[in-house]
Amino acid sequence: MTKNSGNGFPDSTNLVFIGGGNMAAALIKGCEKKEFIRKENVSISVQTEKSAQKWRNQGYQNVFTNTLEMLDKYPTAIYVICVKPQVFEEVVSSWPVNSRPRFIISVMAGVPLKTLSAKLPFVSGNTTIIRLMPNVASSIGSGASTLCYEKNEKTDDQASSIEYARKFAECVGTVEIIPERCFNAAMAIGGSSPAWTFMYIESLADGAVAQGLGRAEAKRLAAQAVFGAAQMLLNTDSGFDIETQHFALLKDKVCSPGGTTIEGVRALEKNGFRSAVIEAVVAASKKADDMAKVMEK
Ligand SMILES: NC(=O)C1=CN([C@@H]2O[C@H](COP(=O)(O)OP(=O)(O)OC[C@H]3O[C@@H](n4cnc5c(N)ncnc54)[C@H](OP(=O)(O)O)[C@@H]3O)[C@@H](O)[C@H]2O)C=CC1
Ligand SMILES: O=C(O)[C@@H]1CCC=N1
Repeated sequence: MTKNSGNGFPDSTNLVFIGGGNMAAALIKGCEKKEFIRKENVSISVQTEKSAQKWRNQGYQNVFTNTLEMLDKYPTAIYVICVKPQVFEEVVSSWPVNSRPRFIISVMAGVPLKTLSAKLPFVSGNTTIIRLMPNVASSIGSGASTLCYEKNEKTDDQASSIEYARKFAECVGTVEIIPERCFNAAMAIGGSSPAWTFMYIESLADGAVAQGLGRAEAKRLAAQAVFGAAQMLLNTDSGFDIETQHFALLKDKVCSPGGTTIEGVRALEKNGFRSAVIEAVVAASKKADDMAKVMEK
């Protein structure tokens, strides 16, 4: 049995993507770039012929606009659910009862493991279901993903499925394996926060543009400043240890006594900056909790 690129599964293992939008594209392209998977073992179902054609133009031949037809063809593949949560019910209705996927990865926000098991009664039981929350930066290999699963004593090879999913996620960035009870909070900072960070960077640029700096220079400077700050937190060359040290250590290095930055800190605090960010994280996490409740019905 030949095995490819250390993913622990035979070369011929088929990876079936239900939904072929942004997240599926990020995952497929990242995994292919790392030679974790090969084009010929990838199948994708989409809704529109336009999307199907887009995939075919990129050399993917196993592209379907009928999910049932695809799952019928690959009943024992690894399934990756990449549709919007609102479409999941529709997808379930086109899931053949004889499918026995090797395991299932779902990237849908707000759809808990117990809902996935309940809605897919014929595949659960001894099929491992994994939730993976990638983010938009996965498209350039800089994603921050979270993964959770439920221990299933009935499944002999669960460890190899989890290991596969971890390596799969690592093709597009980092991955944290966490308990599901923290998954929505992690989704807020891993999955959603890039949108807020783009808003923050845009606001930085706006502030400088308001004072006459050119838009292009302002955008580049703002993005690089945020990138550099994040690198300092993650790269030990900065002398900072993210495991043990407080972020304020670095913040304080920038704030000269009587200087400019501390005036900005004062303005941010006066306008509820930290509170606004904390509320955004809690709101996104709560929305996922609410979505989960609706899905249960
Ligand atoms: N966007 C993000 O940053 C993140 C998203 N997620 C999660 O990823 C999932 C997908 O999001 P994203 O990739 O952004 O969404 P997209 O809208 O980009 O992609 C959704 C895909 O689903 C396809 N689709 C719709 N209905 C069906 C159907 N009935 N059968 C098969 N395919 C169908 C669409 O087809 P067509 O192309 O033809 O319209 C499209 O390819 C969501 O559940 C979201 O919660 C997770 C983390 C981050
Ligand atoms: O907004 C959403 O629901 C998805 C999940 C995380 C990022 N985008």
